[in-house]
Amino acid sequence: MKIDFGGMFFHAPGSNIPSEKLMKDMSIPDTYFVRQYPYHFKDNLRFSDDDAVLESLKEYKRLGGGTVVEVSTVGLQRDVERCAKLGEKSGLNVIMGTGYYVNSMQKEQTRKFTVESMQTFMSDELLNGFHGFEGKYYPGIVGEMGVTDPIADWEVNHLRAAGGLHEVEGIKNVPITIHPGRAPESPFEIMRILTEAGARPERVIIGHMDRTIHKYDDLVKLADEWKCYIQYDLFGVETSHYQMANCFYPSDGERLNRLKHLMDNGFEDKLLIGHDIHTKHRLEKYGGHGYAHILRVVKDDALKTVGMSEEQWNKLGVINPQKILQF
Ligand SMILES: CCC(=O)NCCS(=O)(=O)O
Repeated sequence: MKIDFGGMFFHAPGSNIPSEKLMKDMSIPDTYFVRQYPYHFKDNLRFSDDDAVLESLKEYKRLGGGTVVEVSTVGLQRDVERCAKLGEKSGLNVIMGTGYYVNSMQKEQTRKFTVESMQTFMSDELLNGFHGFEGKYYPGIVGEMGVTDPIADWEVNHLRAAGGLHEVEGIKNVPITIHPGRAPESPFEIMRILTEAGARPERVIIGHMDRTIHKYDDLVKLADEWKCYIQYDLFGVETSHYQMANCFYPSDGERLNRLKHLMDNGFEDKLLIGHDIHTKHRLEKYGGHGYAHILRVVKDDALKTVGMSEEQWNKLGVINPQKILQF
């Protein structure tokens, strides 16, 4: 598999990525570098191989999967019709989101949107259907709302717009899912901004917890202080090196340890898990874990190694998603 060495996509703080010349000179297969530095290769970020996606979705369905939540928002080239077609072909429910991704991925025009205009855009899509698909396809979640560190002024505004949706008739309980900044303080800052704007904290999901809060006491503090959902959604990414910040990705085993710690502290009803599949290298065709990895591998470890009960596992995979996704 030859990878386009077309240069950096994301600014990767602190990654000591070898030079492209050095990579080309090495006889090491591309897959090694893609696994360690997935955001360094534009081809890996062109999530356009629908055959590979469909193959993976069908495997997820075969192993018992029922629903996929697809949270590409404005700034992430969301494609409503493509997702609808993949849902039809795979036999899976697909829930898509309305909202806005991180500041750095937005057009200059979008960065000029006001709180009011962004709230109107999202409430209009939720109540009337996706723009361009009115009456046909409707969002089932707000987000992922993208936030960076330090938080951009425009991101504060889009969070305020999202929080205000919980005061709009008909969507007062819509779930709001967050892509937080990578600092441990980010989820706490986001919850303050959202709730000050009217959000119901128990209807908020803090995603990507895998790479955000690593101290067990801080995990419990977030869950206890804010009663939000905590989501480990990077299962299957098993590299310690994390290209986007100076911290380690936890292994799947450590993700389970953190989930079990939160369960042992009384938060088993507020936990969610997933795969966040947004690069080619996460798909089986390209050597990745795919959409079925949690069902295929992680479930056994959760029950046999970490000691979750079947009831606790069922909450992670069925009950908790059902509760947060119904509104
Ligand atoms: C594009 C999807 C996304 O933002 N995923 C999160 C990646 S990371 O911030 O957890 O590295």
